[in-house]
Amino acid sequence: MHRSIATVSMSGTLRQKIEAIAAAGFDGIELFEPDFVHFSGSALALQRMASDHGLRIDLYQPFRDLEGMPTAHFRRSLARAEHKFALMKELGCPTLLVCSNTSPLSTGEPERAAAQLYEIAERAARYDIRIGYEALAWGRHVRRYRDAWKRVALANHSHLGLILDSFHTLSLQDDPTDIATLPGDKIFFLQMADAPQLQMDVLQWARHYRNFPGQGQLDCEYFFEQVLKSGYEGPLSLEIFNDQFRETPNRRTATDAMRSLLWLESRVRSRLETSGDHDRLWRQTATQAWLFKPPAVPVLNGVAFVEFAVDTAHAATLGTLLASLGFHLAGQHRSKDVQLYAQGDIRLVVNAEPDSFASQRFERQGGPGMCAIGLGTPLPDQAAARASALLSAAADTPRRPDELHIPAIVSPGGMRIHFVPTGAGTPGFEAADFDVATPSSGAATLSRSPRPGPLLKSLDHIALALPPDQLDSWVLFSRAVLGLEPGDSQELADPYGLVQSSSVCNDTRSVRMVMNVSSSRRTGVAHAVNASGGSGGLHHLAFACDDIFAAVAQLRASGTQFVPISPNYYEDLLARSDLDPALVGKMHSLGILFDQTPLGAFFHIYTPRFADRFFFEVVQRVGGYDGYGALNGAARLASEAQAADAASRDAVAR
Ligand SMILES: O=C(O)c1ccc(O)c(O)c1
Ligand SMILES: [Mg+2]
Repeated sequence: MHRSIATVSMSGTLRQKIEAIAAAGFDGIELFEPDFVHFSGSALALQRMASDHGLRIDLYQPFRDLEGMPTAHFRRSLARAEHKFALMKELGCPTLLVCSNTSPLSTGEPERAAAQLYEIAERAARYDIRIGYEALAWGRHVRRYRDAWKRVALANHSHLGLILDSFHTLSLQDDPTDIATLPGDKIFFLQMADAPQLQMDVLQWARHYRNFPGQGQLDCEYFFEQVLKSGYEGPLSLEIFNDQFRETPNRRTATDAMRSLLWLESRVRSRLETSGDHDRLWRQTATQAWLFKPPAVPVLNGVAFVEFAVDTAHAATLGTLLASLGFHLAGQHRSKDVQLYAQGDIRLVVNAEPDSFASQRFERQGGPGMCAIGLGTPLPDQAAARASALLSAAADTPRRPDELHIPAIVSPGGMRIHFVPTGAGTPGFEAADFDVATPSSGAATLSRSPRPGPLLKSLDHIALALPPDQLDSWVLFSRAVLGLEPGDSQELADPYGLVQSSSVCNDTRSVRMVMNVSSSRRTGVAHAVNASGGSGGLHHLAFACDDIFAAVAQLRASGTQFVPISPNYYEDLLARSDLDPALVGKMHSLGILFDQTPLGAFFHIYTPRFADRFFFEVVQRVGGYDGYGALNGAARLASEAQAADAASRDAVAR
């Protein structure tokens, strides 16, 4: 596949954009006209700069308000076009994008538009340049690809074809199915963009909120599949107008861009393979050879461990907190200052080893935080190979011969993800790396009292606090590299601003992640991001249990603190639900929060923040509840804010 990206999709000067695009392995660019108009060099210099970086200038765009115009206006546009054609020859650019007219002066008769498109194609042909006509979703008369195609077909000129842009079709909820019936060689260029589903003016939506395929909610796969079925063999390009991307360092954007295309190709490739269409396309166009095929999506069977980066002091205080939550010290690393805490299936690694990756993260974050996640999978090397194919850097560390081989990769923001071997006959990572203690051996003395069984059974979810410009990166990374799928997404109110909470999980729900972002600088999420040195980090860890009432009663009895919840919350809960008042009374006395959906119910409770950073949550899922109680986050945030406020008033009064 020839992979391309519009220069409008990235931040930086044109030279910086080209460098970043080339470094990510693209074959070409769409030159966005303002980028050239403001470029300090000549067309020839730009052509050389692009080719020195191994990039072709595939498209010059956009050319506006051409078709359906009164004759005098059209003549002026032709003169403007002649100028652009000469320029494009110097740029070595073969195709001009003409977008559908938005001018109130334009008229809608297809014949007039076709005649004018024919005429510009005739002029372009003298330069051996092709005209691609694109329907803008907010065009005055032409908004859909069928209407654009009608005019292209009527004009019937060898140098006139269609440009398709997934955003314009999918934003209007138009059906892409008929694209498959178009002649593929009359589609001159393909632009792909995804976007979150928003209820807003389509022009604003298009100019500010597009994102890369896999980051939004449009069905880009189906769209691309239809284009390939037409027999299209041209470039696969990204054209993303996004306010966030305009400020994000462009190397990161370019890597995300390439990851998005590779993932899109692989998804559509397997769709074509399963639908049986691939044989026909293979014979016609060898499309299969172009569509990227990474190693298979990893089967994930849970979070094998979460690793904290701490110093010696925090290793002790975190250990005490974990012990108060029912964890026992289950092992000491054979060669490093690293402890393993366990409860049920949960394994928490507390790493205070100097001169290690953990200590670097600790320094960078200026305090304790999460530095790694271990994901269990039967085929760790294959998972790591997929990650590498999809542009994640490997992070393998030197190990002693007796340490287990656990491949690791770098996630957005720098945290590591390890792929931990699981399955019959594979040693657990702890047996290989740790001198393992059992709860009944001496190491269990940390646990305050012997308990019949674990209070907390498994890790329910990992919640991250991310800077706003990392959410899209994380969503794409989770989907493409880890094979997770987007789930529940919510907006919740912090007393100091809004927080947007998105989630991803695997099909068995053994791996769940929540990603919180806030554009306010004063929310708890923003605080966590700042505390992590701006790169994002752990927001909280949630542990699942089978009986939250029993667990919380026991934990409270042994002195564990939880965030207090207002009595008004429980009165409101009684008023808005048909829950048994006795149950609500129990929740009230223990401080347990509640959420429900038609699928099931959710009980949960939060601890205060540890070292002013992350916190823990205890949850119980009932039935098929698949969310995260996000709206109750507001109860926690209000409670924390009021406690802080009260503390500062006390301090003043004293
Ligand atoms: O927003 C625009 O004007 C615009 C221009 C060119 C495109 O290809 C497009 O999709 C949108
Ligand atoms: Mg477009």
